[in-house]
Amino acid sequence: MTIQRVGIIGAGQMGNGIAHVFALAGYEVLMNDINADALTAAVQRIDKNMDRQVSRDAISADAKDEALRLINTTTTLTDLGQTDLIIEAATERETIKSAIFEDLVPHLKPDTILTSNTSSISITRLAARTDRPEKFMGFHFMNPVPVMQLVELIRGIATDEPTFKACEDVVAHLGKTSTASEDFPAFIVNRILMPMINEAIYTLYEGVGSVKSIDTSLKLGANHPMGPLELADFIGLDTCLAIMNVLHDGLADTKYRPCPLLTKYVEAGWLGRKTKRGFYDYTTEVPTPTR
Ligand SMILES: CC(=O)CC(=O)SCCNC(=O)CCNC(=O)[C@H](O)C(C)(C)COP(=O)(O)OP(=O)(O)OC[C@H]1O[C@@H](n2cnc3c(N)ncnc32)[C@H](O)[C@@H]1OP(=O)(O)O
Ligand SMILES: NC(=O)C1=CN([C@@H]2O[C@H](COP(=O)(O)OP(=O)(O)OC[C@H]3O[C@@H](n4cnc5c(N)ncnc54)[C@H](OP(=O)(O)O)[C@@H]3O)[C@@H](O)[C@H]2O)C=CC1
Repeated sequence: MTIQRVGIIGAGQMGNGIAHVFALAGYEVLMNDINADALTAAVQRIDKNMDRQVSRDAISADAKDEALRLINTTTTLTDLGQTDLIIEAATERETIKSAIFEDLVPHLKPDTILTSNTSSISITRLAARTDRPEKFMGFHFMNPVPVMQLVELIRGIATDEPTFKACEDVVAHLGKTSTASEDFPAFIVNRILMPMINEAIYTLYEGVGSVKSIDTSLKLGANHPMGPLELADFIGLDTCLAIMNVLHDGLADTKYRPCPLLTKYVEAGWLGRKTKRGFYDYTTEVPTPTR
C-alpha cells in the first residue's frame, strides 16, 4: 500500500521529532495530543529545530516552509481515521497506550498500519487490543529524532511480512537505518542501554562518584557523547523508570531492579530536562550537577 498520510499521537519530545522527519520527507502529518498547548509547543519546537538545520545548510528555507505546511494538528483522536500509518508516541504507560488504540480502532480505514514508538512495552499485548494485530508493530525512533540514524522495528507475534516491509520502506524513505528486533521487554537498544543508565544511578546512590565524575568518566573514558546521567535527564527520568519496570516485571530478574534513587526522583517530579530538574539543575545557563 502507499503511505502518504501519517498520524502521530502524543506531541512530546518524540512526537515533535517524528513529525519533523516525516514532513521533511514529504509525508502529510496529522499530530494529535490531549493537550492543545503541547501541540502548539511541538510546532514551535519543530520550527526552531528546522531553523537550526537551515542555518547549518542541512535543509533549504523552501524545504522548511514546505515541511511546515505538511504538518497539521488536532486534539480529536478520531480525526486520524483517514491516515495510512499511525505512530503512537504518547506517555510510556501501557494503560494510556491501550486506551488510545481502543478509542482509535473503530474510526480507522481497514488497511491503516498501526505502530507504537514505545521504548519497552510488549507490542504483542498492545496489538491484541486492536482489530488488526497482523498490521501492528513497533516503530521505535531514537532521541533526538532529527539527528539519530536508527529506527528499531519490532515484530509482534502476529505482525505480517507486508506490514514489516512497508515500515522498512518508510524508514528508508526517511533516510534512516532500521534494525529488526523480536518482541521482548525493551527490545534491543533499551535492553542494553537502560541497565547501563540504571547502574550509573546506583553508582551515584552508593556514593561511588558524584554526578560530574560519573558523567565525565563515561564521556572521556568510553567516548560516550553524553554521560549516562545527562542522558537519563535527556530521555526523561519517568520514561527511564517505566522502561526499568517493564524489564524487571517482564524478565523477573533482580538485575533489572530500578535504583531506589531513580524512583525517588520520579516521585519528587524531578523528571530531568523536561521539568528543569533531574540529576542536573537546568535553570542555570550551564546545567549544574545536583549531587
Ligand atoms: C529511550 C529510548 O527509547 C531510546 C533512545 O532514544 S535512547 C537515547 C539515544 N540518544 C542518544 O544516546 C543521544 C546521545 N547524545 C548525542 O548523540 C549528542 O549529544 C547529540 C546528537 C544529542 C548532540 O550532539 P552535540 O555534538 O552535543 O550537539 P550539537 O553539535 O549542537 O548538535 C549536533 C547536531 O544535532 C542537532 N541537534 C542537537 N540537539 C537536537 C535536538 N534536540 N533536536 C534536533 N536536533 C538537534 C544539531 O542541530 C546538530 O545538527 P547538524 O549536525 O546537522 O549541524
Ligand atoms: N524520551 C525518549 O528519549 C524516548 C521516548 N520514547 C517513547 O516515546 C513515547 C513518548 O515519549 P516522550 O515524547 O519522551 O514523552 P513526553 O512526556 O515528552 O510526551 C508524551 C506526550 O503524550 C501526551 N499524551 C499523554 N496521554 C495522551 C493521550 N491519551 N493521547 C494523546 N497524547 C497523550 C502527553 O501529554 P501530557 O503531557 O499532557 O500528559 C505528552 O504531550 C514513550 O512511549 C517513550 O517511551 C522512544 C524513544 C526515545
